[in-house]
Order: sequence, then structure tokens, then C-alpha cells
Amino acid sequence: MRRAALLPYFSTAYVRKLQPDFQERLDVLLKRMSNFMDTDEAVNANCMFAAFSNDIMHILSFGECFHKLETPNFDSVERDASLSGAQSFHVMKRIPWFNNVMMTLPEAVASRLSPPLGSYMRQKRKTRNQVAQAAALKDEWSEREIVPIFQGLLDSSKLPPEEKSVERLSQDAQMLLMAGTLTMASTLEHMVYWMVDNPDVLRKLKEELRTAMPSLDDVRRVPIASLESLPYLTAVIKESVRLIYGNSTPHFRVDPSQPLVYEDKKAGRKWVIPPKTSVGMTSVLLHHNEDNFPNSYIFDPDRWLGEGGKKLDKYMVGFGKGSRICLGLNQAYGISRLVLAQIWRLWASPEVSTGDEIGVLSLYNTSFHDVQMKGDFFVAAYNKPQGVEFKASLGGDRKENFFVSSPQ
Ligand code: HEM
Repeated sequence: MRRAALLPYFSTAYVRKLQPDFQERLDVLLKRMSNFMDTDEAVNANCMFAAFSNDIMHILSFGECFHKLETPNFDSVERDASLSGAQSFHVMKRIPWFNNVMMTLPEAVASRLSPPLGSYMRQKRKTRNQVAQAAALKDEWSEREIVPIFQGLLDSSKLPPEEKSVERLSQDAQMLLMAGTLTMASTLEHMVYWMVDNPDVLRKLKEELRTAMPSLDDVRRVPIASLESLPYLTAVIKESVRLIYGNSTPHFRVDPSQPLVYEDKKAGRKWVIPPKTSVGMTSVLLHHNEDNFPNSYIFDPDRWLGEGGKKLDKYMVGFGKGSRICLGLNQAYGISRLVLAQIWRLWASPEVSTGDEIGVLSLYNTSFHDVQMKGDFFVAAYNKPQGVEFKASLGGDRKENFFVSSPQ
């Protein structure tokens, strides 16, 4: 990734500027959720949030929206292609030449040999076409206030021409679309579970949200900047990321010239790791270290509050750490704040209500066991492969009143 050139697109200030784009997609999401109130249909939260995140990633990257959120089943083709890429990760990492061979095959042949690989290749081709189109149309964007990432990179003075080739940029684009879709969808999906399953947490969150949005009319107008100052909301997001682990697979780092010294003061031992040695650790073990996160399987946002909470930040690796830390961290917080705040100001759970919500969200066919990690496919795989499902019910006049001014 060309991080230096990409950084301006990932600052907190830039995320705030993007709020109208996020809100436009969030309005559609909220409206879709409310439409399920009239049915008895169970909603697949991962598919819904993947459609939402993927739409946003395309807007950010290319200024183009594919409106997956508006499709009846939240068109999960792109999400499935990214998951397929992630699922082949262990094989490709250990036999890299196999990946190179497969990538030279015609798409139709690869699809027959391995359908997941076929869908990954289709996604690659589609992304390449988008970058090529961005290159052809880049002058159309140069005067606009918000320039999408890849139009901006093609114009960037920080990148030499060889770094702007369609081939090179399409690798970054595919990486960005995947990185922003899968983790974001998983975090938002699991937040639905944790909120409904933990009435005490939801009660505290709803009390805090009411201070920023006293009436339902404030919901779609609340600035991200106001939500940034709500400590409990931030704590809920941190706790959710801790328990989805970010990427469950270890991220390896190598110091090319210096030895690494690791000291275990408790055990009084010291290890010297020679230069050029790969060192990695999974977030799953770190996030379940009971010394730092007691009752680590329990969803407890309070652990992130106060002085104790500040000290814990050091042990949170859901976004990675160091020079390769998640580039989209500010986006992830901005989007999560908006989604979490608006959904839970508008909806009650079966056990927690402030009395003025438009309806109730209940879990469907989803238990604590279902949201526990079962395997590592770069991102975590869970006991229930379809993920969290919920139903939306009740509503009546309040729903009609709320959406009367909605753009959808
Ligand atoms: C809650 C949501 C998210 C989580 C938990 C998450 C987590 C992560 C993690 C663990 C890494 C690897 C860091 C490392 O190697 O140390 C990463 C990398 C990355 N993430 Fe995120 N991410 C999230 C959302 C996003 C979003 C919304 C975007 C884009 C807007 C994004 C873009 C990236 C990129 C581009 C990288 C690669 C950085 C590099 O290799 O230099 N992420 N993310």
C-alpha cells in the first residue's frame, strides 16, 4: 500500500467531510430495516452490513455507488468473493507459486477448478476496470471538493508515474475494498448481537445517545463530531472490535537489520530474536489474555472507561499496530459511531426501551455460541456460518411519522 499518498483520505477531518455520503447510505439502511417490520422475515445482519460497507467503500474509492443495499437480498457477491480470497489465504501463503499459477489461468478455467477463486478473479477484473475508467475520467474530478481516492491518487504529486499504473493501483483498490467491507460488516453485525444480548449495556448506551439526540428528529442530523465525545459509545465499539479480533491471523513483521529484544519481566527471562526473523502474534490470544481482559469472553465496554481503560489501549490490536496499522481506522470509528448511534436511538430491544423508538429488534436463531470464533480464515470464522440474524417488529404510527421525511 502507498500509505503516504493515501493518508489524507483517512484523517478524522476527511471522515467528517464524508458524513453526507455515509448518511445517504445509512438512510437507505434504516429504511430497509424498517421495511422488515411489516414482514416476519429474518434479516442476515452480515449481508446487510456488507452491502452497506461495500457501497461506502466504492463511493470512497471511485465516487461510484453500486446500490447493493437496495437489492432484495443485499447482493453478497462481492462479500463472498472477498471471503473466498480470505479462505484461500492459508494455502496461498504456504504455496505462493500455486497462487501465481492459478492467476495465469483463464477465468472460466479457474472458476471450474475452484468457484471461490473464480469469484475472486472476477472481483479483480472488475476492480481493474474501475481503475482504468477512473484514469480515463480523472480530469472530470479535479475541480471537486471531495475527490475519490483513486482519482486522487492518479493525480497525486507524491507518486511517481510507475506507481500509478492501472495494474498497481488496482491491487491497492481490491485490498481497500476487501479491508473496508469484511471487517466493517463483521463489527457492525456483531454489535447487533451484543446490544440485544446485553440489556445493561444497551440501557447505558441508550441513555448516553439520548443526550446527543434528545428527540428522534435529531437522529439523522447528529454530526459525527458530537458522537466522538460520547465515551460509552466509543467503549462499545472498542469492545466489539476486541471480540471480532480485526484480522484473526497473525501479522508478521521483520526487522531487516536489528535484533529484537523481548523481556518477560514477570518470569525474569529475555529473548533476543535475530534480524530478518518473521515475528507475528494473533490478536485472538492477545484479546483473551485474562491478565489484561478479565472475563475476556464477556462483552464489557466498561473495561475501556476511565484511567484503566486508557491503559488497556496498549493491548488492543484489533486494528493492528505500528507502521502497518489499519489505514481506515478513523473511517471505521466514524461509520461505526453513526450506525450504532442511529440504529439504537431508533430501535428498542425486547428488554430495553426508552419508550419513543420506532420498533423493536430481536435476535433470531442466534446464540452466544454462534458468535464465538471457530477458525481463522484471515478474518475470524464463527460457529454459525450465516452469522447474526434478527427480526424487526412493531412500529405503527411512530415508524410512519419518522420516515415521512426520509429521502427513500
Ligand atoms: C472495524 C473495522 C475495521 C477493522 C477491525 C480493521 C482492521 C484492520 C487490521 C487488523 C489491519 C491489519 C493491520 C496490520 O497489519 O497491523 C487492517 C489493515 C488495513 N485496513 Fe482496516 N479495519 C477496519 C476497517 C477498515 C476500513 C473502513 C478501511 C478503509 C476505509 C480499512 C482499510 C485498511 C487498509 C487499507 C489496511 C492495510 C494497511 C497497510 O497494509 O498498510 N480498514 N485493518
